[in-house]
Amino acid sequence: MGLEKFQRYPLTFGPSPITHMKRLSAALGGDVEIYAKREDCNSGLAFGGNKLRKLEYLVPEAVDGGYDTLVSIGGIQSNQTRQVAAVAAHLGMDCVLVQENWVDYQAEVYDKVGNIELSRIMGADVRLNSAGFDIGIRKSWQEAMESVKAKGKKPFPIPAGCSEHPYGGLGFVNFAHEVVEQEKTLGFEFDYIVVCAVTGSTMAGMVVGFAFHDRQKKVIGIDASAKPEQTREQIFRIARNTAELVELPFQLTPDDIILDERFGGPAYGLPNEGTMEAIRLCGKSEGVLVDPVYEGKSMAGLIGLIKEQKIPKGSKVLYVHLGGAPALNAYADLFVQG
Ligand SMILES: Cc1ncc(COP(=O)(O)O)c(CNC2(C(=O)O)CC2)c1O
Repeated sequence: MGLEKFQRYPLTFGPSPITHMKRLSAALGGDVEIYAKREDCNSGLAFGGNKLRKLEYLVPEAVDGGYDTLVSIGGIQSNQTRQVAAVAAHLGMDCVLVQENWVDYQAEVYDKVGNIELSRIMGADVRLNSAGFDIGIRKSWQEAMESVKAKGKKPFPIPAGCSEHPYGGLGFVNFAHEVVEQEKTLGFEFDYIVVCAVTGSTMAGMVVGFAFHDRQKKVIGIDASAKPEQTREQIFRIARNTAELVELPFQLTPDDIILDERFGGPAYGLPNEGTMEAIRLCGKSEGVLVDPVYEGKSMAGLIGLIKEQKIPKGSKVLYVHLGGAPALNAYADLFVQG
């Protein structure tokens, strides 16, 4: 619904799989059945992830408009920038990435391994910048765009998380419709959908997509920015813009954005004790990897909501795994003990 007038450039394998997390469900008491929608396995491009689904709706303009350089931004261990680098390589375009100092985590390897290593291998021009965390439009990114123009090239602007791009929410509108189709095969509907939120367009797109089925309030966002008011505002603004693009037949309200702020601390990119417990439980019970920056926090949120029975007994919940495992290498020190 609503996406017909937008071009999509396939970057994923097609519908991402939904897997049943039986052992994790049992480990949490067996009263809630947990399933996972595997955006971490959604593409053959550099370990995939949620940004590829978003980039499917941004790439047509880059290709049709004769752009030659993708320019994006994120923290040093950004999954966004790694996925942009992969798409640039896939399309035969150049790539400039601004990697800001979003995380105060001390590790000698932090700016050498994981996502930033992969971006370098894929040929991106990786530019470290000392500016701190902020999900908005950044001066450093605008300067990178100007530097590409100064060389007579045509830069295509991709903001943090694709989120401030007008089409940043479309990929996850498509995601919601895909889930609804998969539910027909499963033979049931999920009672809740749990997803990580930072720059906001993933959750925003889902809220709009599920709103076509009157299920927008079934989407529970787990904030991982640790600046939840900025994230909440961005989710709602992107959802309203996206709803207009796809002609949702009614207005969303702030009450439609369900964002749990309790699991994002102590800061963006820094895990808390619950994050670490969630990473280990998910790894040991399912052989599924979640990371300290994003999915470890949404997994902790899922676990917390089940333990508190805010996700009631008897529920079927869809945990959305958006990727992020490559960053684990940068946090290796945290896993040497325990
Ligand atoms: C693995 C993973 N899970 C969830 C999210 C949050 O998605 P949104 O930014 O759309 O809210 C990211 C984002 N990552 C950003 C990045 O720079 O990688 C945009 C922040 C993510 O990478």
